[in-house]
Amino acid sequence: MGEVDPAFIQSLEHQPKLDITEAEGIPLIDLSPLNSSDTGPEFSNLVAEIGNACKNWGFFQVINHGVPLKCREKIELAARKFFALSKEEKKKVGRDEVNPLGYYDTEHTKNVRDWKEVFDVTVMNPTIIPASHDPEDKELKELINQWPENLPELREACEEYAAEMEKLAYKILELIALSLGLPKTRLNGFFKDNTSYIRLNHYPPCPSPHLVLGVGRHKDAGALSILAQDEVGGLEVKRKTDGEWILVKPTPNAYIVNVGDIIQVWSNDKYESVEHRAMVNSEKERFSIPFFVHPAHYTWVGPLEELINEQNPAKYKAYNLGKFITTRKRSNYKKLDVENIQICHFRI
Ligand SMILES: O=C(O)CCC(=O)C(=O)O
Ligand SMILES: [Fe+2]
Repeated sequence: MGEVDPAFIQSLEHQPKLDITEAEGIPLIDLSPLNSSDTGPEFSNLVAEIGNACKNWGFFQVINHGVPLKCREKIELAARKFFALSKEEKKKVGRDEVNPLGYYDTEHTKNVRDWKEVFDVTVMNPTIIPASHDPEDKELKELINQWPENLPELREACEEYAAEMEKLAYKILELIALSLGLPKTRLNGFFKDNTSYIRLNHYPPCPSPHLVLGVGRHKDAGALSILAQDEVGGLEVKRKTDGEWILVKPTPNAYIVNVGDIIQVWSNDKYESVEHRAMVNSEKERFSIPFFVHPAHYTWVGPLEELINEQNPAKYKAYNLGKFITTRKRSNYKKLDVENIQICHFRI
């Protein structure tokens, strides 16, 4: 990626400001109370902190999360090695219309091309999803991960990382359930046949960082996202109070967690999925690794029964997750003229 192709250029109102002003950041939450009893005051404070962060920001960072640093370093190193391979090698594990997993560098967010290349790996192998976006078509298909022949450590690193991310995801889902006044394990069952995946993101340096974005503004479609960003930084979160873009400063060995669209719907809008984007810069390449926590494809996503009543009626009709995701994925291969499917299309 040298010259900036017009396909990457953001419209004026969405171009990033590179002179960032210091601002209050997203909450930093210490998860160490999880190692002691869940009846003490420290534990209830933690639940309250999680609830406030979800309500006020939709984003927070966690420390003392229990994920071994070695495991993170291993996948970060493997990701660097993978993206350093030749385009030809990477394209051997490239995704296509049949298999959406693996490598690609042509993602469009909101119809503008992202300045990045990615590698997607699902946790379950195979992962089951609908064969098409057509609601009448009941056929399913199996997604199989693709692995580069000459980099065996990538597979090992991803599989170990996925296992650690799943453990962390359950801890956070349990805290979120408690913060909504639900039983601790209320959400766990949705993830038995999960469609969760790891994405390795590589943002090469860009000659015109003020015109493009590594990832354009978007909300994550899953339940939760758990992100490891490197020391370069570039993630920006849209602050709920005033709509300003706030840079999330890298904190060593912390994970950035955000509520996705599914938790917004489950919570009937109590916790909103917040827009975010990633900037690039002219000198340094940047790597990030999101883990997208997604329920089983057959899940009907609607407001949780316990959270709705006459005073607070359901704000969404339930939608089928598999069909939602396959409809959305369609637009990632090419620039479509239609607006991407969104949870607001299911609003009552
Ligand atoms: O790289 C980042 O900081 C954000 C990535 C992201 O938001 C995504 O891949 O959905
Ligand atoms: Fe995202």
